[in-house]
Amino acid sequence: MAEHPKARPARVVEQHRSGYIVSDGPDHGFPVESLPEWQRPPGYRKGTVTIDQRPGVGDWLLVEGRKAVALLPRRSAIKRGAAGEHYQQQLIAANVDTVFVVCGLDADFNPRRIERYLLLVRGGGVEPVVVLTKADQAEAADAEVLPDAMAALVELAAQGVAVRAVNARDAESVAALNPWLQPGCTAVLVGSSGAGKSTLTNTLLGTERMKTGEVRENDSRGRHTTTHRALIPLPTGACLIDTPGMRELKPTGEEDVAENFSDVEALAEKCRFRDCKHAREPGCAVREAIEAGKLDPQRFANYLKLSDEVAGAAHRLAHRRAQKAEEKVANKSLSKRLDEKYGKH
Ligand SMILES: Nc1nc2c(ncn2[C@@H]2O[C@H](COP(=O)(O)OP(=O)(O)OP(=O)(O)O)[C@@H](O)[C@H]2O)c(=O)[nH]1
Ligand SMILES: [Zn+2]
Repeated sequence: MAEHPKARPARVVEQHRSGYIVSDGPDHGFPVESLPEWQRPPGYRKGTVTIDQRPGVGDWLLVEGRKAVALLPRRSAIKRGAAGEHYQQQLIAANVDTVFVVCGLDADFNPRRIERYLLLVRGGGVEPVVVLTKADQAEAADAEVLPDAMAALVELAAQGVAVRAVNARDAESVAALNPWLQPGCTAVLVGSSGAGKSTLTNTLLGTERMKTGEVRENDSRGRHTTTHRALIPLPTGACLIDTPGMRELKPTGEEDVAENFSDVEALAEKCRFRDCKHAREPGCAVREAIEAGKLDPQRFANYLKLSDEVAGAAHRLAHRRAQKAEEKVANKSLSKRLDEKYGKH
């Protein structure tokens, strides 16, 4: 603020290809002209703008009139690996307290996908909460659906991750999420298309702000209706960020697999061999637990899969960083040689 004495803080509430909408109060959003380096499309001079320099929804900017002049430091950031062959990170939301991982208690219900979401969003002061929608439909269809779903998520509950089943269309039911929607808190909704994010948003708002997709009959998926990320002030005084249905959920390489699979890691500690691969080794505590029915084999398979993916992404991240450091050194020595040849300029 010392550098920009005339500027005031405002928060990014919408991000569009052409720029940002920011807000400095609950009823007030206005477009700002962003710094030229924020406007570069991804891939333009690869690696010159990282997600740490480019604002996203939830970020605080310093704004002078209708111009954004600076991006303020983030308290937390939720990221994923971008699709594509080059390593790149994508910001989902910034300055978030809670992530609601939304999943329907219908054909969409998938504990493995929930584990994947949690791996991506956890850490850095962000609290994950699993929200199981369509509890009303599930209950009407089969009394066992909800208890079965809770049983499938028992390890998450044991780790202290809150799991709440709701009818996203019913305000009284959705009030179960109020502990995470106190004044000044920011929560973000993630979950696949049709999980009920827009429905939840509308119910929390008490109005029809978001268009919800009609469910197609045979696959129970909603149509893709949410087109951009937006931050919305709620009547409770919290801020809510809705994200478009995220099909691809690639790790960035910075995730903590051990934290998310502490049950598996604790078992692995008890294996006879330090480097046990839990395949055919004697004295393998992981396989014993699976055989004794104490560890879900699918959860273990997902642990192996996600560990591999995170390790692969971490490797690519390290490579990317080394490449950048090399480029920096090369640029420095080039400008030094130019200085020597043509004099400082
Ligand atoms: N009965 C019932 N229907 C629900 C519930 N949650 C969502 N639905 C319905 O499921 C469909 C999809 O919900 P949406 O809110 O559009 O899903 P979304 O997550 O916003 O989907 P995208 O915008 O594509 O990301 C809609 O027809 C909702 O009415 C619920 O808890 N109970
Ligand atoms: Zn083992």
